[in-house]
Amino acid sequence: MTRPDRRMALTLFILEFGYHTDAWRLPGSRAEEVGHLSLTRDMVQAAERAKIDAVFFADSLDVDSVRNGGNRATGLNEPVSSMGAMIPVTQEIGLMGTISTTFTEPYNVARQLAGLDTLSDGRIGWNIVTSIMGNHNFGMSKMPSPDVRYRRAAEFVEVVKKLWESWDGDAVIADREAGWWVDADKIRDIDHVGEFFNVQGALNMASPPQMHPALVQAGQSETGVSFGSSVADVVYTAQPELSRAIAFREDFHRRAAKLGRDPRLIKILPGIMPIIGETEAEARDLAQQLADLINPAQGRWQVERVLDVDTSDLDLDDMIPPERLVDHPDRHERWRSLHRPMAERMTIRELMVELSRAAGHQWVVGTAPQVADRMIDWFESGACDGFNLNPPDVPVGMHRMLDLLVPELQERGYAQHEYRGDTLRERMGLEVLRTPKTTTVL
Ligand SMILES: Cc1cc2nc3c(=O)[nH]c(=O)nc-3n(C[C@H](O)[C@H](O)[C@H](O)COP(=O)(O)O)c2cc1C
Repeated sequence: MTRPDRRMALTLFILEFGYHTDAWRLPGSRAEEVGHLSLTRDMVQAAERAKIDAVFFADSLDVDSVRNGGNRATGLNEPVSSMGAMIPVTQEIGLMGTISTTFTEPYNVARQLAGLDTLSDGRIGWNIVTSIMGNHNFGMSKMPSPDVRYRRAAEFVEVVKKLWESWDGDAVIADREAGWWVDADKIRDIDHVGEFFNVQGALNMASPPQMHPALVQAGQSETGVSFGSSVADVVYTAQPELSRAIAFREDFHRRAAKLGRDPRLIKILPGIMPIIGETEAEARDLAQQLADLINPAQGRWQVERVLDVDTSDLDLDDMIPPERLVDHPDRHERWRSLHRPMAERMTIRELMVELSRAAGHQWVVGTAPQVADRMIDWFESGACDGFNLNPPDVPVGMHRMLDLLVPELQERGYAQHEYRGDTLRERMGLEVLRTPKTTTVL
């Protein structure tokens, strides 16, 4: 068998409830521990044993899901504290966390990420989001428009990068004899004056080990992808179909190349939720078992929320009348390209199961070799550089992914057996901004 000449980048989405809606209702779930060290640590350590490149902590800044009828909360793994807690209990795995540019200030964020990157010896990534909700928790009567949010995000990242660069790499001299710990000539103010931020700088911390912690982004709209292609080292994306995933990656590469960036150093990682069984029949049974756990009120709520329609007068086996699926300029790209087309061919009950499985991401039911075949097909077709692995349920579904699927990919030469390199950027094959301490072969 010929070995592939490049390997997949793999990250694990830390979804402690499980990705499948209501998977937490399984008798063996660890729903009581969500957000607690015991569970987060077990998940991240399991990912490190499987040599996953990084774990990913998402975030939201509101409790709207619960307030509007959802049966559980989101945002229970606050990313900065979660990454911090994982540093001493892991050695090599990357730690990626979400921070919103809409509700924070660049000076604070530059410090938090520089601190984490320093404490972890260069293992940190930042998922840059502009948030779609949360305004009422930050003194704003409504959310800024997507255009304003992304303009602020672009300037935000520019300021943060300047702050990370405001200390030269050799500014700390610790010269005991002369009595200087730091060489002040190697620290510069940034004097940033812009549309959203005025920041004098410099940062009050040394430049982080990676200089820039890895930058992650998941915009799907024209504005979002345009921003992402200018900054992202790692790109998350919801791609349920192969041809669209190929087109997305080609378009992203074209945009990045136009900006003078090397697309080979950018990792585009669509999400995938594999429901894995020892046999195909067992996998199908597990998928059905998870579908049966969906709380019908919650499932309907999810359909109504994602599609933004009222279905209260409809039976679960009805289709949503097309005239209710009205497009308007505030619709998200995903609504237009993924969710509405789904609603045009599925009943409410089928939509409930579909959205519980993946909310726009790819899902696959099968044995580990079957799931690996699908992933390799996508990878070899140019649809992606790897995947963000969504565990259907925790802990069993997650362990099947890490302990059955990942070894299958390793055996076929598509997943790494060992970490190589000193920082997340080196280990993952991203742009390296400082001279590496050791040579990395990826
Ligand atoms: C895998 C993945 C993870 C995401 N994580 C977050 C998150 O943690 N917090 C958040 O506010 N948005 C998150 N998003 C949403 C994106 O940042 C983005 O807003 C969304 O894809 C819509 O694109 P747009 O902003 O260009 O309209 C995520 C998206 C994807 C695909």
